[in-house]
Amino acid sequence: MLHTNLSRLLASGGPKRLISTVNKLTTVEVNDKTGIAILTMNRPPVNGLNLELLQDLKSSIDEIEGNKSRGLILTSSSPTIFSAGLDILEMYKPDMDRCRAFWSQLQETWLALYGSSVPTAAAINGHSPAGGCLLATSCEYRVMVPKFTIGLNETQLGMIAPQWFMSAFLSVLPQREAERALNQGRMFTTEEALRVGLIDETANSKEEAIEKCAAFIGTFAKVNPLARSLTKQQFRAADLQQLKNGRKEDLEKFLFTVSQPALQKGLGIYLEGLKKKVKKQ
Ligand SMILES: CCCCC/C=C\C/C=C\CC/C=C/CC(=O)SCCNC(=O)CCNC(=O)[C@H](O)C(C)(C)COP(=O)(O)OP(=O)(O)OC[C@H]1O[C@@H](n2cnc3c(N)ncnc32)[C@H](O)[C@@H]1OP(=O)(O)O
Repeated sequence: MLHTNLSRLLASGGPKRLISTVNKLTTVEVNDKTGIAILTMNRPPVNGLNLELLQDLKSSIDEIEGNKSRGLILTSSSPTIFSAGLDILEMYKPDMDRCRAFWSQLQETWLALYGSSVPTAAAINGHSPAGGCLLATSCEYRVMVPKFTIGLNETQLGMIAPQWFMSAFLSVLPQREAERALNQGRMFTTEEALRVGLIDETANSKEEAIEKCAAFIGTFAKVNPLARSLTKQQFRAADLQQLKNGRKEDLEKFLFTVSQPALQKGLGIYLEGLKKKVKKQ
């Protein structure tokens, strides 16, 4: 049971080597024995995906691709939030040049994660709405800790998830389930997500989630790495190509959407609601 041993070693806190200290908002730790890299998002308070976090994620993914890691586990340093999705402040009253760079970087980072040649898994140790769910569904396996929520809630914000958000969601859920959830902007509890297949397993802690992700990655230990990665890429090629072909158009649609006064009004109200919630507690 090679993969069980791998996951035990990783979870035991065994020999770990911090190989990246360059990025401010992400860290990469590669376990020397297992060769599995843990990529941690660290942008308090909620890992809102702003331009800089997206840049750091992309550079960490590149680093993991380049250092011949056996797999990538994506997780968060927050005890309650995996990622709150896109940083709404990047879209609310935006500077249009920065907004352009932000969306282009989101596209770039998604292409790198969804198209990654190494096995990928998400240890979802907190809430994971919208862009957070996009990251999780772009991985090949998901393990989630109880009492959190995950889903694509864009319609609740008066927004439309782009086609490639849907592609990642559809790589996990059947069309009927995915369509209903997106139309509703539904957030699933951990238990509901397991029931519909949005996540693969639950775990009682972040450590256990990482252990289960490592066990998943360990299932490839005896599979030819090139055959595995080319097979994965064939499955994902059409989704990746669709965005690559339509990147410019997708960017223009996004910029048009965020410049609509009705959308700006809605985002303002949504942000206000988030802040009021803080004051009530
Ligand atoms: C056919 C044509 C098709 C065209 C398509 C083309 C383009 C499409 C256009 C647009 C697509 C846009 C896609 C968007 C995807 C997204 O990801 S949008 C973001 C969605 N995220 C959310 O809705 C999450 C909101 N947050 C929460 O629900 C909660 O914060 C939480 C994550 C559950 C955590 O709760 P908790 O109680 O722990 O924390 P607080 O709520 O107190 O938050 C702390 C602090 O953080 C701020 N904050 C939270 N989330 C965000 C965020 N996403 N962005 C920015 N800021 C956020 C919150 O306001 C608090 O701030 P403070 O009061 O200043 O401390």
